[in-house]
Amino acid sequence: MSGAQLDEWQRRSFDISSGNCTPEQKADAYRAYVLSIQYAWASSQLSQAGMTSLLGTYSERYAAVLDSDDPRTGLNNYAESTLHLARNQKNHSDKWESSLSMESVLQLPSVQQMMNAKRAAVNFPVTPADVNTTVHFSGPFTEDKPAEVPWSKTMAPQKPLLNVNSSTSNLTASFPERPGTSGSSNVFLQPSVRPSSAFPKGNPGTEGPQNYQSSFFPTSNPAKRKNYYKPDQFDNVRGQQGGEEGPSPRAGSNFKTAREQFIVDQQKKCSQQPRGAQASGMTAAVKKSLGANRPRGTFSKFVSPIPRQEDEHNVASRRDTQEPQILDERLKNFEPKIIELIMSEIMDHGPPIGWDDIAGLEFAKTTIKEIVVWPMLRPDIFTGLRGPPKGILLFGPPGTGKTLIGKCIACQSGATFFSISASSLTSKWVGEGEKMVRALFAIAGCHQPAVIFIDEIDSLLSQRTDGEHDSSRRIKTEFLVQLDGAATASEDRILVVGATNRPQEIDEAARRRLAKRLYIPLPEAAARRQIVFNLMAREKSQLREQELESVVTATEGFSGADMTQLCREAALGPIRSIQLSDIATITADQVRPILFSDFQEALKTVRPSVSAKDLELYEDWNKTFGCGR
Ligand SMILES: Nc1ncnc2c1ncn2[C@@H]1O[C@H](COP(=O)(O)OP(=O)(O)OP(=O)(O)O)[C@@H](O)[C@H]1O
Ligand SMILES: [Mg+2]
Repeated sequence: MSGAQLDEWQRRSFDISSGNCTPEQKADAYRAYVLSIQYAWASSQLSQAGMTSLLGTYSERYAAVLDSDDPRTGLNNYAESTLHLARNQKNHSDKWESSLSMESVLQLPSVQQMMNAKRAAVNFPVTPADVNTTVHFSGPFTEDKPAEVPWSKTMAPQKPLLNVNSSTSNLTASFPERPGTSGSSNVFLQPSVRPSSAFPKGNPGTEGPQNYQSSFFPTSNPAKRKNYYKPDQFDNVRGQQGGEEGPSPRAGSNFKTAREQFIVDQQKKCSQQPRGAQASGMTAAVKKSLGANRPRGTFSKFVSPIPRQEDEHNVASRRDTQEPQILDERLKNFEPKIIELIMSEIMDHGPPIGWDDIAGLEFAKTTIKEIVVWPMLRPDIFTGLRGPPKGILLFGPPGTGKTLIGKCIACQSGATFFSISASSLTSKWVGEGEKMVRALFAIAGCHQPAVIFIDEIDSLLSQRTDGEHDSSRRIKTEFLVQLDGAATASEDRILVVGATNRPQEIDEAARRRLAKRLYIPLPEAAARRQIVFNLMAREKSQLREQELESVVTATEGFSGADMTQLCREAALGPIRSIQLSDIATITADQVRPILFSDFQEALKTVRPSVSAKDLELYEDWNKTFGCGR
């Protein structure tokens, strides 16, 4: 080898071994090696044996780079070549020729029939776009002046040259130029040639043949298409669109775009409505769709996806008239759907609960009876200063009976009871949450006396912070306004009862409005005894007085819910003592009663859920803000 060749060889070796070159560079280098080796052998610079050995080595390396599918080291030539094969695939179907030619189409009896009919017709005044479905061609249209291409040219029984357009995958039929015709006549031909029954009827006018042609060529140019619409068609539709120029369904065409269909539907709807409602008919339809099927395009009006206020009022008032059950004037501004939601989902219909079902909590029970039950019974006495507060807050550790008290009020007060969780008042729709709150108080006002029980009220009325979401702040504000009675009359008998186990999180403004704040503490010994006694009375049990006392002593610091859990656990004792083989056959009478030993076992697994530290927090808050003695 000459010095120059060696230099070159060295340079490439260095490049490849440097590890910096891309797979393409590597492949290039190896290919160059292979060529150099062949060249060197051909010019007798290399022996046959040397050439064979070198060629073997570098051909292998070259192939390795080409075929490796790791993008860092190879070119994945396998995939490339597969794709290449796929692109140039040839198979038997290549020999297949479509029988769908212009000749065969023209021979179709239905086409013949139509052509004869058209020939017979005189003065055929159909504009080009009006007849575009006779033989349905679709897809991009490449004809510049469709109306000017003579029928004889396009319909002439000549064999079209079919090209596959790679970008659109449409078949392009090119017709050879005929003497005396001008312009190119390339059309995109969709194979679905269908003799249409919707061939434009009647209207004798211009020479048939020329207009036949136009029926095959709907233009894709919207500016051109506009000119094809008859000016007097669909004037009313345009009128409804506020002068906006909309597309018109073409006469004789079965095909309608989605938008055209929408306009026609609207027309039908409006014609069914009384005249006055026509204007709102359109807006209501747009509103209902929330923009999903609004007219699109540069010139179409913007339609907000958020329902507009006046639209809602229109809909609401219209529905109000349709739905006779909403009779109260105060509810006329609310959407029936919201009213329905509050009426059906929020009104509570639970199992009956009496005051005796709530163990202990004597002070809270007496206070609630004073505030809720008596004023409901004797509204004439509880007036003026004796008037009941508008809000009560039941606070205390979890599982102490706050929700239970709410349910008891529902059953015992005789008032309409709305049990609502804060989450149902908060809505993902902007403005819906406030509306829900307003509607709730309005409906409660219509069903007086009413109690609105809001469990976990802290999530609704927690401290207002700078970082909080705007909508939750507005819901809170609306709630405070309603609670304050600013939006309700002073003689309204609506009581809001809130329950929370996180009283410290409640906003101070809300705290003031929930004037009666009642601490619902952990049950005392007597209350715990009563809970166990009440629950055991419903079961088969053998618990002596002394044993019951032991259970009560052992459950210091348990909440009512913990006590219930303990009893449930103990009640499983007799079942656990049954042999597994007997469980399928044993009768209910044969199950042994619940014993003290079951409680002892249960006490090993059931622990108090409220810590002493948490308890301190409640006690402190009660001392600061509570209304207990
Ligand atoms: N004083 C009680 N008398 C009888 N049962 C009670 C008492 N307190 C709690 N319970 C039992 O505990 C269960 C849970 O009580 P409840 O749901 O009222 O607790 P809560 O105070 O609302 O708790 P949270 O703050 O976690 O919501 C009740 O279904 C009831 O079985
Ligand atoms: Mg609760």
